[in-house]
Amino acid sequence: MGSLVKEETSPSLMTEFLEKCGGYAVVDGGFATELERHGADINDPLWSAKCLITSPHLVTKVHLDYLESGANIIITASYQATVQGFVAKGLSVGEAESLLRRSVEITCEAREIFYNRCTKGSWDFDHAGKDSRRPVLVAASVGSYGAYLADGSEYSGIYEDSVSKETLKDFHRRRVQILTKSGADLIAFETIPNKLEAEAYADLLEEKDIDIPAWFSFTSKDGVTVPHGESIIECAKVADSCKHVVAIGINCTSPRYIHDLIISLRKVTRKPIVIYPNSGEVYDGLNKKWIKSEGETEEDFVSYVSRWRDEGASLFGGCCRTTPNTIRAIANVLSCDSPAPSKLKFRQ
Ligand SMILES: C[S+](C)CC[C@H](N)C(=O)O
Ligand SMILES: N[C@@H](CCS)C(=O)O
Ligand SMILES: [Zn+2]
Repeated sequence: MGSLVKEETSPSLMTEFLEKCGGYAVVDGGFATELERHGADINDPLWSAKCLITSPHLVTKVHLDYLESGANIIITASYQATVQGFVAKGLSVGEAESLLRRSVEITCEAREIFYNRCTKGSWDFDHAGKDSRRPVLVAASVGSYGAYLADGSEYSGIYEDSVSKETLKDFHRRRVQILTKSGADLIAFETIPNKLEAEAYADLLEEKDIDIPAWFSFTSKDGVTVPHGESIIECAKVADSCKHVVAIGINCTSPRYIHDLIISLRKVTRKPIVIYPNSGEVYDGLNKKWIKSEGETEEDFVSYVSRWRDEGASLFGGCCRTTPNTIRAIANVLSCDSPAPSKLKFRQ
């Protein structure tokens, strides 16, 4: 373990949560693509956030489907929900801010519905009480500035060359302030394609009116760097140095790169590692379509999970084009094959 690895003084929200879950946790799967599979038209600059306006019932349904499949962490539909994006659609700033809050409320409501379904009439629940319920966290999604650009820029990160860190902080600040006070358990900064945006998020998390744990999850197209070109190691160091960051990981990346990325992350952090790859297909950002590649099948994807766990990851789910079936299969792998506590790779 390198000298950059810091000792944490107290257990974080995530290490405590992982302990409650038995050492690992299941994250949900692709959200936008699941809305699409159920018939939503998300060919829109707001992408999945469009459904917060047009079909909130479908947002609830997808959350419930992932909970029924075994998810311990459900991620809100706010990936591409920004004040700027909603205002561009003709909404007022107040309406835009309400929709951001609503994205979290819907997710918390889904958790309550799920708990009520599980416990209704259950003798066990009456005797064991709330502690016997499956632990579930609500993570408020924040997509990158590239997501707002709505052209697949989160897979290039190239805008780093034309925007400053201060511009990125100004862009994200209001949304993060709102999500901080929304009732979410943490923020999931997702699909981060460059180091500058990670630095902007880390700075925001130090601001006095932003007080919430977060995970930073990067994307990669080669298993070594983020799309803009910085090494995953450099990016992970930014996340590791931020005391509010409770997990570091990789999402919306082909499963074939995950092994090498976990090895790199483990060189610079002992924080929990979160892994939620996509199906291995490639996104055409101009036409908003997924192109079939020689990607992994769902079965191959799931067969990697216990190896990734042995390499040091502890939270597993799926990103774009994965489904509740993927998540059910991951939950099954982990429940059949749980690690001895001594093998847990994160600092308690
Ligand atoms: C993670 S990508 C598939 C999200 C969608 C993209 N920002 C777009 O609007 O096309
Ligand atoms: N949480 C988002 C990530 C997109 S890359 C989703 O699943 O739609
Ligand atoms: Zn994705």
